[in-house]
Order: sequence, then C-alpha cells, then structure tokens
Amino acid sequence: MDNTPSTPGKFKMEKGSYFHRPRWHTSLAKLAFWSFVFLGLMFIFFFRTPSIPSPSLRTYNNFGAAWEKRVRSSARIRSPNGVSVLVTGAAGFVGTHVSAALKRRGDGVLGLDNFNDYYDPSLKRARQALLERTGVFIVEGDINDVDLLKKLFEIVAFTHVMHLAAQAGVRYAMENPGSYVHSNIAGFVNLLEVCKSMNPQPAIVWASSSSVYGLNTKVPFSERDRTDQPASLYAATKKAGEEIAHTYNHIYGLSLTGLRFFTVYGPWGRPDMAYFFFTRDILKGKSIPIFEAANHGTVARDFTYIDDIVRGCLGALDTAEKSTGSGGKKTGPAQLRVFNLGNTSPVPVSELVSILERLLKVKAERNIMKLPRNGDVQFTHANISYAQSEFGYKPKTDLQNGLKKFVQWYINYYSDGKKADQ
Ligand SMILES: O=C(O)[C@H]1O[C@H](OP(=O)(O)OP(=O)(O)OC[C@H]2O[C@@H](n3ccc(=O)[nH]c3=O)[C@H](O)[C@@H]2O)[C@H](O)[C@@H](O)[C@@H]1O
Repeated sequence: MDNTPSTPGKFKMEKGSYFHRPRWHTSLAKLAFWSFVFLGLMFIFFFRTPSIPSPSLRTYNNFGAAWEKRVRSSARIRSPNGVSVLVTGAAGFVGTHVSAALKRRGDGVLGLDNFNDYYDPSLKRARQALLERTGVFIVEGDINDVDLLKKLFEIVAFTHVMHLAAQAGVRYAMENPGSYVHSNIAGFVNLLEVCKSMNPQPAIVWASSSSVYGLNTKVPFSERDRTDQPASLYAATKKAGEEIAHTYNHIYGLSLTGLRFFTVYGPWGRPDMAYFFFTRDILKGKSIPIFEAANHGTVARDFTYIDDIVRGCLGALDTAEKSTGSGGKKTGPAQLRVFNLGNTSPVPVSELVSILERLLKVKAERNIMKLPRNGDVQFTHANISYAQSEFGYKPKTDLQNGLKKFVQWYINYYSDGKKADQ
C-alpha cells in the first residue's frame, strides 16, 4: 500500500544518505572490503550455533502446511454458540487479554501481530507464550499485508474481527508520525478492504481512543460530543479511523463498532504508559516527571482497569450485528456504533503516584513540570451510559485495586532479573 516497511515500530523515515556515501579510491580497497564481507558471512553461516526455539514459540513459515494447521486449530470454535474471531494486535496489552478471554469461553481465536519494537518486544513474546498455553496462535504479520489477510480469511471464515492492532501512545506521534499513518490509517483501510470483499463479511469491533475528545472542556465526555479538535496526531488518526469506519459501513454494509478506550492499565500493560514507567522509575529511585496544567491545574485521567475493558470488548462483540454486504456489495443498512469504555471516575496523576508509593513502599522523587504541548490533554472523563444500556457495561475496579494487581504482576514478572526498560 505504501513504501514504509510492514513493521514500523521505532522505524523513522530516513533522509537520503546520498551525500554520505564513501568514495572508492582504488579497486584494491574495494576487493579487500568485499573479501572481508564474504569471509564474515561465511563465518556466520558455518559457525553460528543454531538457536533452537522452544516448541511453543517456534516460528512457522507463513503459508506452510504446519502453519495452516495451527491457524485452523486456533480458530476452531469449541462452544455451541461460539464465534470465530481474528484478533489483530493479539500480542499487545489489550489484545492478549481479549484473546485469552474469548478462548476461555470457547470461541475460535486467531491472533495477528507484527511484534514491532515500539516497546520491548520481549514483553510481547512473553504475552505470546501466555496465549500459546491457552491454545491461541499468533500469526506474525502486518495488517498492511493484503495477501496474508486474504490467506487467513481463505483458511477461516471469521465471523468477527477484533481489531486492536495500532500505533499507540500520544506523545510518540511527534517523534514518528509516519508509524501512526501506517498502522492506524493505511493498515485500518487495508483490513477493511479485505473484510468488505469477504463472503460473508465479518462484523468488526475496533479500538478507537478517548483522545478523540481532544481539547473538549465539557465533562463527562459523551459519544454525542464533538470530536474535531484532537490534540495529537495519534488522536487525529483515531478520529480518522472513525470516519473511515463510517465510509465502509455506508458503502459496503460492514458492521462496525468503535471503542473509545480511556487510559487502560493493568498486568501485562504497556511500558510506554505513565503508571508503568513510574513504577519502574520509583523502584529505581529515579525522579518521575509529573505534569501539571497552567496555574497548578490538575491533570487527571479516567484510568480504566483491563478486566473492565475486556468485559466491554466482549459485550460489544456479542451485540455486534452481522454485516449486510457480501463480496463487496451492500445489500442493506448495517450497524455503526461507537462507545466510551472508561471508568467514570478520573484520578489526578499526583494521586496515581501516591497510590504507587503506598503499594511499592517507596517514596517517589517527584519532578513537577508544566504539561508539555506534545499531545497530552488536561483531563479525560467518560460518560458510559450508552455502553451500559447496550451491553450492561459496568466497570468494577477502582485505581487503588487495579494498581495493586498491576504492582503484584510487575514485581513477579521482573523478579528474575528481566530489565524493565522500554
Ligand atoms: O485513553 C486513551 O485514549 C489513551 O490512553 C493512553 O494515553 P494517556 O492517557 O496519555 O496515558 P499515559 O501516557 O499513561 O499518561 C497518563 C497520565 O500521566 C501523565 N504523564 C505522562 C507522562 C509523564 O511523563 N508524566 C505525566 O504526568 C499524562 O499527562 C496523563 O495525564 C494511551 O497511551 C493511549 O494509547 C490511549 O489511546
């Protein structure tokens, strides 16, 4: 679809290296150089000890017979009313939890993830291992890979797609804008293109974000509020996703449900998020930057615990109606929805830090600083009545209890000397 690589992660567009090319003054130097390269390659080829991956994490060549068998087996429905779900971003934080929950109740689940290095890929591999143990196979690939997506639909007639693959994080969008366009816009369009051509078309539930409310000041945020003043490119790409969803629903009859997640946290979380790296840095005795708005204004988030989000995702999936189109043609109006999935009780970031201090029994070195103008908004607060009325969404975990579970996981996960660096 474009020229960016299929796994952007930390990839950034490079400036042309033309002006830095070495000049070869003599053909002798050239010969010596290539002989060196050749010998080096031979050395690597013959003397490298082959690393034997554990059977559970063996990588399968996409499209091979063994791979196809694993795809089929992972997606096999094991309960009477089960559905078959393709979960994109399955090695991600929310993707792992949702995949495990679907599998537990007997649905067929196949994961897809590009394992990019936006944050520590070993954490993604550990989540993959966790899912493997529950019988969920994650295909390694990118949502921009049309052939791969088509192949997966050829093997399995997915009834649903839970699309959670994305370039996340609000601040990183200033460093690497291309990765947001690549995953959240081009990747999403690619996935919808493939879904719209299927017969039957799957119903799609996908991750939008609370950040679409941008600079709005009226709280709590309702789905009916304006979403035309995003504060980050990340938010703008999620908002674009919502408009793109409208288009595919309108033209092709795809059933589409967008979920606006509000700062999701919990065990197996994302190391780029504040609660995660605050924990790491408090334990290290490193100072943590705590943002505050103008005139000492409070910065707050409607932090939402992962188990509540998972219940919301499953509720949305279970109430998703069938797509109405087939093979690229719409036959009638289809469902188009967007829901807030938040906690409805915002907590100031300074309070988040106090809770962590109590749980970790370590005093944080607080570095209070002005909210930088790099994508953050001052507060978020969800009105969840729509999700409540449609599928009984009701968050149960407050920040104190949720962080307790996160800290327990964190201490346990990093107890064996693993590094918690991003
Ligand atoms: O709910 C959402 O829509 C978004 O939630 C998070 O974004 P954010 O709420 O900014 O989460 P964090 O980066 O963990 O920040 C949490 C709070 O800590 C503050 N913060 C962050 C970083 C820091 O160094 N200091 C600091 O005080 C932020 O201003 C924010 O109020 C996720 O990173 C997004 O992917 C997601 O879409």
